[in-house]
Amino acid sequence: MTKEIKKKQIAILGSTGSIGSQALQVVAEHPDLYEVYALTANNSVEQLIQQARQFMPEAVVIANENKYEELKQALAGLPIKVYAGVEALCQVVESGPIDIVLSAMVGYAGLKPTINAIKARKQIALANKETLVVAGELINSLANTYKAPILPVDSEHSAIFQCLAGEFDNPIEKIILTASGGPFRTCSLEQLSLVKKEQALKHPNWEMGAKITIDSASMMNKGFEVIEAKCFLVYARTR
Ligand SMILES: NC(=O)C1=CN([C@@H]2O[C@H](COP(=O)(O)OP(=O)(O)OC[C@H]3O[C@@H](n4cnc5c(N)ncnc54)[C@H](OP(=O)(O)O)[C@@H]3O)[C@@H](O)[C@H]2O)C=CC1
Ligand SMILES: CC(=O)[C@@H](O)[C@H](O)COP(=O)(O)O
Repeated sequence: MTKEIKKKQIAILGSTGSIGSQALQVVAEHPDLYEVYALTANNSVEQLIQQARQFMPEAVVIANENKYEELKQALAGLPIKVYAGVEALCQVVESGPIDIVLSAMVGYAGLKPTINAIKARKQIALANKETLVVAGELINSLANTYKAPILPVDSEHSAIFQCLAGEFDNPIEKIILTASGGPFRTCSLEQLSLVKKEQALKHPNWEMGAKITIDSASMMNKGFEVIEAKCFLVYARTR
């Protein structure tokens, strides 16, 4: 007799971005494990429409209210609820059936919906590192209060967490975060003073959104990641 596994209902904040669209590829490859409950974007309405038609979520949210009519009309006749605006985006994560919220918006805008998802006791897959950079202590405290598990998505932190699984009684001597160095790793100070945005947007290894790519070129990303790693470790220790 085969036992049926309940599919995880997933909400993807920032589904039109680099992380969001890769997550949808994973869902497409594992339709037996995951179902898309909600998708959100800021401006990329055409991509959101295409994603909604493919994955048939319960709800879609476009943060830019000027794009609402276009989204609504394109999805008319489909059993998909259509919302617009920042408030709707923050509220959709609270919906009862959602199991996992993938926080993959870029920047500070990701903080509020992530907090709402924690308070709604959802499992959080956290890509939006800015959430921990600006409010790490608050997030850790809320995650403990509401017993919402947080899983790192950022590659280095995810790798560290996987290494630490089952090893939390072992004292950690040190954690080394590797850095690619970005496209300017071998540049002299003089060369650095002449670099252009287009060069900064060409990461040597990864295809990522524009902000993290620029942050990587300036090494700012690694600074964020050190803060992120500290927050995740404090969080892990208190659980
Ligand atoms: N890309 C990667 O490989 C990695 C990314 N991260 C982190 O994950 C997060 C996402 O990165 P990435 O996928 O590269 O970013 P992208 O720029 O590719 O995607 C950002 C997503 O967020 C949406 N968005 C942007 N601003 C807003 C807003 N104000 N309100 C609502 N939605 C918004 C965008 O919508 P729209 O398309 O409409 O603009 C898009 O769906 C970042 O915090 C980044 O640091 C961490 C590790 C690796
Ligand atoms: C893919 C990922 O997780 C990024 O955070 C990446 O690691 C950026 O790396 P660098 O900042 O070292 O270029």
